[in-house]
Amino acid sequence: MLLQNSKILVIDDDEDVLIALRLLLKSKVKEVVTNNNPNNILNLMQQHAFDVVVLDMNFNGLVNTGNEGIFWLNKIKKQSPEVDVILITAYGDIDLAIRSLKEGAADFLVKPWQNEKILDAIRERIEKQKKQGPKKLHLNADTKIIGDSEAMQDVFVKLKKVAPTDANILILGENGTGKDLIAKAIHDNSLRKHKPFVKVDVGALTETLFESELFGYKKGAFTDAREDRKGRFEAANGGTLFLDEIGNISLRQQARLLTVLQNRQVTPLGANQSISIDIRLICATNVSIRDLADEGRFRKDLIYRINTVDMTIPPLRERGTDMTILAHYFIDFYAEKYGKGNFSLSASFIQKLKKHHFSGNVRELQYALERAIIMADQDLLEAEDLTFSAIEQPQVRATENETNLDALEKNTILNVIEKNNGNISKSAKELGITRAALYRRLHKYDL
Ligand SMILES: Nc1ncnc2c1ncn2[C@@H]1O[C@H](COP(=O)(O)OP(=O)(O)OP(=O)(O)O)[C@@H](O)[C@H]1O
Repeated sequence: MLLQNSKILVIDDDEDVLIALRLLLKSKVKEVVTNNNPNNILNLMQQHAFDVVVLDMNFNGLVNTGNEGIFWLNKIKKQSPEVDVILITAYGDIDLAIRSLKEGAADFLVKPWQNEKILDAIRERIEKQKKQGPKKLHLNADTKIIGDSEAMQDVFVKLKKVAPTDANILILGENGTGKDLIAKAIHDNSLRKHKPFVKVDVGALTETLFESELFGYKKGAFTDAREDRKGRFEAANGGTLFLDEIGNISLRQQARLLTVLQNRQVTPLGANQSISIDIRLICATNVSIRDLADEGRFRKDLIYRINTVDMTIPPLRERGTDMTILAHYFIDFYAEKYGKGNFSLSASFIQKLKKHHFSGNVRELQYALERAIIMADQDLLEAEDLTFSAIEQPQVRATENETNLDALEKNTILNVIEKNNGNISKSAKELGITRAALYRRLHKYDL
């Protein structure tokens, strides 16, 4: 990242300092926000995804020990460890400087500063961040897997360990948690990375398609077989075969798969010779390992074969601040894709994001933000810009305090909003109520 693409927050209780720094930085960086109250830091950080915070050490002139600066420094680093904090103080004190650096400050400047010095300090941090890359797993190729949470860091550690081995991997996790991304990342970081990565959604294949798709066929093997066709096992030879939705295949399909995996050979339909195959197998499913262990549903011997190592991808709700980081990532991504400017998030927008259940996990978040960017008329995203797809919502049943009529109304509203791509005005019109009445109902039903 370059200085002109960076976002900077300046916090100082001296309005003159804020004005001076705003004037200095305005033309040099992408966004500069100034504020005189440190209590606003954490909220502002959630709204803007700053790269650097320039923070005063002493507020209100009450205590000059620098403790307050260090207190806020710790809060910032706890919420967003990747953000660099540059501390400034009017009371140059080498002990304090050393202490703040030990506590995680990136740099330390003494007031009155020279403009060039503060610019150099910020530039240096931005360049360092660029070298370290964005907040994502550092992997080969262009796989971007965002995740700072402990739960995702555990996934990344495991991924780096297993990727270079040839072990068969079973990836578990709810819909939309990123299983596909992880499978691709394992391949991209394996010794097979220059060979094919072939994905098959086996859960969607009928009994007849299952065999022809996976094992291939010879011309004339069945009525529609007008020419020879390679199966996906053969196409993945030397590389990785990724079987998605493995938990949904029938017992018969499981038996066929097991034979191939045991013999490491496939016989295309209509062929009389088998072909040796050398693949690394990755499977994924949203069925829990407990349900998979039910022998009426899934063969134990097949589980053992596909599951040398299993990895569970946590749902979004267990990833703490990852949600905000992902939100900023998707907002920047779609703003660029749709040629829009920079967006900031209002407190109500963030609150609505945080309150939502996200049963569709990262995919649901991604689609909701893409919709918000497409529909937004202004740079500040407000709660009403955020609408959730009815597809991801569990069908609403009347709760204890709710009548069936309430549940019916709630479902109707969700369906109409979805149909109108989140457009509140159109939805209100279709429902035959005013915009304000629709907002009242959205609020009432916590939508
Ligand atoms: N950590 C992440 N960082 C960035 N993007 C992500 C992350 N996790 C998921 N995504 C994005 O969310 C979407 C859904 O991810 P993906 O298809 O990998 O999920 P999945 O678990 O395989 O879903 P399903 O269970 O429906 O097959 C994709 O567009 C993916 O790029």
